[in-house]
Amino acid sequence: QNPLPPGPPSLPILGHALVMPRKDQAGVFLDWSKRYGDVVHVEALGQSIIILGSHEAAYDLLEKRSVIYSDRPRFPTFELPRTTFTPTLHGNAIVKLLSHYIAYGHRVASANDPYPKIAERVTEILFGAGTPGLNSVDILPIQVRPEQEELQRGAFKKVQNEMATGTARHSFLSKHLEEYISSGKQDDEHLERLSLAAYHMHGVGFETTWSTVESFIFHIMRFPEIQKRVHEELDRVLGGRLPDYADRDSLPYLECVIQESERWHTVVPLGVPHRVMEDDIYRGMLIPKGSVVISNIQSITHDKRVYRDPETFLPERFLPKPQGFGEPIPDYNFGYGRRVCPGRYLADASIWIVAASLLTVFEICPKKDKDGLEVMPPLEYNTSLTSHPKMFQCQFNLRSEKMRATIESLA
Ligand code: HEM
Repeated sequence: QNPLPPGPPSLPILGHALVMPRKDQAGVFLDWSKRYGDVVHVEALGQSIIILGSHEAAYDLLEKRSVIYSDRPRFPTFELPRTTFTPTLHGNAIVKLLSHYIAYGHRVASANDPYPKIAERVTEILFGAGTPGLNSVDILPIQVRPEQEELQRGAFKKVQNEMATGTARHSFLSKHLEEYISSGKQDDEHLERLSLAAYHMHGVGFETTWSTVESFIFHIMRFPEIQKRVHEELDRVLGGRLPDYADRDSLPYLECVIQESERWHTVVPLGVPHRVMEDDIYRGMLIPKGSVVISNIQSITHDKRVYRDPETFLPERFLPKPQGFGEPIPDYNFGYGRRVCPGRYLADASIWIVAASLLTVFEICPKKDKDGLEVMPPLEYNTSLTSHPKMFQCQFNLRSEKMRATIESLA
């Protein structure tokens, strides 16, 4: 007799090779969470999948029980390294690294530069298939590795060659390669991990950060009153100069707008799946060993019990009471527990400086048609593992002649 309790509410296999919805997984999962509860069990080709639809459930399992919830399913599309990442991406080191092209020390020189194209290709491979562990490439073992390896090795070799000729810029990879060379060790596995780490830093960091910036532009353009308030704050605090990281604490409203943009439309709507390493019991339900565990971050950031009127873009929700509502900053955008995003400080710093600089210099408006009327693009996104606005047009208007001079002085 099995002493274990039954699992969470189970959805039937839908008579399709893959039970997972192919489109708008986050939306469908949110609907399941509303109907069946915030812990739902699905099976796809014999694989147990647990979908967590609330911060409470995600925190209880992925954070508090992270000892057994920190494994990953195997993602042929997306082998994630960890070892060499975390130390470099903390605190002030990030601000120093930001002035370089971070993974490989490469600066884009012209529109013909091959590196942005490589980054795009990496992004397509890593993100195009959908959420790792839930997409057809990962469930059915189709090989995509050779192409990935070619991109990874090419960029790695380039930095090795630059180091040999003394032309390498300071970067994540050059720093770690220098350490490796001076250690005098011969360790091919270490080199392989390093090469993979730089490749993912480039691919993962580029796509997530850029999607967040794109969404910020897309969102701020829709709310001219909010943009005006940010402009007022920037002008009052900076007095017409460009922002610096030291200004961050003095710009609380801008901070709220950036956080609200990230909450309103989450860039990694379903996080990255975890895998539970032992049978576990939660609220009297069995979570079977080996289950893939998904946190539905988009649903967590739209939880009515935490965020009033979650569909409304309301930056002041994060301001302390009584000016605002004291609602929590959506840190869960970066995941949970031991697998939390190691690039979060880097991403946060990069997004802040881009948003602050753009709004100091520009007013961002929808593009005008031939009659001079603004055409607001529809609120539509392309979503796979990451989510970003569908291609849209907008206009960056310089806010003053002084800003023109400031920008020209930087060129
Ligand atoms: C706004 C930008 C970003 C967002 C929203 C984001 C979000 C996430 C999320 C949700 C996870 C999964 C966490 C979990 O499993 O619970 C993750 C993992 C990861 N992220 Fe990020 N990320 C961002 C930027 C970056 C950057 C800039 C880098 C690297 C430079 C990076 C590198 C990674 C890596 C390597 C992992 C896997 C960690 C592991 O498996 O242990 N991310 N990220």
